[in-house]
Amino acid sequence: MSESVLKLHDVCKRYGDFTAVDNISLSIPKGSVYGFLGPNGAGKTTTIRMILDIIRPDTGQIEVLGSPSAMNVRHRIGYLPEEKGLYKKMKVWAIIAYFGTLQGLSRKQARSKAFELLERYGLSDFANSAIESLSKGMGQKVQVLASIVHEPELVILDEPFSGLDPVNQEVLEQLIRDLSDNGQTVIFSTHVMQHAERLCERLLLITKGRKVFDGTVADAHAIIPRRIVLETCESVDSLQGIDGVLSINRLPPDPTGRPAGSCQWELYVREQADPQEILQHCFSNGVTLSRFDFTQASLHDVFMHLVGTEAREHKFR
Ligand SMILES: Nc1ncnc2c1ncn2[C@@H]1O[C@H](COP(=O)(O)OP(=O)(O)OP(=O)(O)O)[C@@H](O)[C@H]1O
Repeated sequence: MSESVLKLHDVCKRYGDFTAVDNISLSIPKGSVYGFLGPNGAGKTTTIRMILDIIRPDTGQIEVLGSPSAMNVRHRIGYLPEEKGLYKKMKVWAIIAYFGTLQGLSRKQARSKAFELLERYGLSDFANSAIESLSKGMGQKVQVLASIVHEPELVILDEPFSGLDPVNQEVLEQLIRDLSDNGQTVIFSTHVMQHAERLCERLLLITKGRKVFDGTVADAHAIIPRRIVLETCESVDSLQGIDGVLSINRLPPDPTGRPAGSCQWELYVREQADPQEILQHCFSNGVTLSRFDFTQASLHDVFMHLVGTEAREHKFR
């Protein structure tokens, strides 16, 4: 079992009668890229603020880098808050360096690290520009750099992709990969499943303050039934008997280029089922196929499935 950089145990946060974070436990392995996912108001930012000891949980324990308070280990943590904004009059390089000195770097180290980061992430032409002359997205990139200038072991980025154009989203994805390659642990919150799907080893999915999933991306994909579409002129009755086949439905006719007499069928198979077994069964039983498509559920499908279930649970409680 790998070392854990962050542990939450039964953490709750209430505002009056409203429970913003409801009994969340999790453990984040060192060196991982970990995504906090959830719809608006799910409790992501509240959880992050409790991790950083900006606000206190009502109940439960949090351990960050072995300490009961992030304040004790703040020089080992980098944080990009949800509300972005930097001192407008300062120069780009100077603000990154300033954050570096706040985190314990010498002025010389901070300056050289600031220029190095600006160069690596495509901002060196703006090093001497004032923050107020930058676009919103560029300012955000600068703020990300300011949060990692001191090479923290744990980097926590709250909605780092919001407001960035696709090119800069890619730059930020690369930056997160670079941090991970360097052995740093990264936690980021997002609504955009694709970033999580591409970057994260593990995910936390919360909705209405409650954890509905915590595991690897592969575990997430395995949560919902897999869909197979096949096309054949033969009967598919024998497929009903295969272990793991949940349902078989005939798809409506589609007039484009289908061989005479053939039909398309949609199969849902159990989460862990191997589509190759269905294919093998067809070969062995003389079911000639003119199409066999297996689609892996996207993280978005999983998200909708889990959040939908959670919404129903809440409704019937
Ligand atoms: N200081 C506060 N007082 C009262 N309610 C609060 C406070 N802070 C947060 N909340 C509520 O707690 C819930 C969780 O908010 P939070 O900001 O953690 O969600 P989030 O998952 O980060 O959402 P988003 O993706 O929209 O930023 C929301 O319903 C929010 O209105």
